[in-house]
Amino acid sequence: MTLASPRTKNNHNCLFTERRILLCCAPYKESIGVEAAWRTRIRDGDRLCTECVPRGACKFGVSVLAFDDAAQHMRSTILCPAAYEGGPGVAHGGWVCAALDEVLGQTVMEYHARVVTANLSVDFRLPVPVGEALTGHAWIDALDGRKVRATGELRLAASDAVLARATGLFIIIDPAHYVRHADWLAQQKVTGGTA
Ligand SMILES: CCCCCCCC(=O)SCCNC(=O)CCNC(=O)[C@H](O)C(C)(C)COP(=O)(O)OP(=O)(O)OC[C@H]1O[C@@H](n2cnc3c(N)ncnc32)[C@H](O)[C@@H]1OP(=O)(O)O
Repeated sequence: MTLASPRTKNNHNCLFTERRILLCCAPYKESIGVEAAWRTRIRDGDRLCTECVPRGACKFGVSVLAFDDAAQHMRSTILCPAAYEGGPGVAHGGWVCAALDEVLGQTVMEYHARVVTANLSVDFRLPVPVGEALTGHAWIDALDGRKVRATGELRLAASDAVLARATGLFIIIDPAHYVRHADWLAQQKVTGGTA
């Protein structure tokens, strides 16, 4: 399914409306509580990566997501932890990718039960300061079968300057995805990767 009739309320070319999102989500979301869930959501254990669940917070410093009605996109607050400092006072590029992966991935997962990143392309526009308030912004561009394309930005909260921008392709997975991976890994160890 490809989303049609783009709604150009802002310059982000969001291709969805509230009604369309709810229709698109129907196969993937529980029927109860969908509307409330997609409008404003404080992250919970279900939305954290496996390793982050025990501490109840994202290790990359992405802390809260909400749907911004005026701008028609997802917004998150972010702080680059000192552990991810690369150059003096600025974030390692790997952290920038990870934070954007999280921001885009969380946004897609707001509308589709479970996805993994298949492709992420990042433009590093300006150095990203460590320990300064940042914001993440992301929106879905298109849904095509299991493929969801999204765009996102990392901005300096103080001025809204865009520091990095990413586009991503996310693939909707089924519950057996990780079981298949475990089976594949076990097989690799048996065959030494020759199978
Ligand atoms: C909890 C908070 C999470 C926050 C977000 C964080 C998300 C993550 O970081 S996930 C971790 C990183 N990602 C991964 O580990 C994924 C590893 N890759 C995989 O598991 C598989 O390649 C997977 C699932 C993406 C696709 O495999 P599979 O399910 O067999 O589907 P497959 O048929 O190959 O591809 C489906 C479609 O996507 C397309 N596609 C897949 N990968 C790509 C790619 N890299 N580029 C372009 N197209 C692609 C295929 O061409 C196919 O298109 P079509 O349907 O038109 O033929």
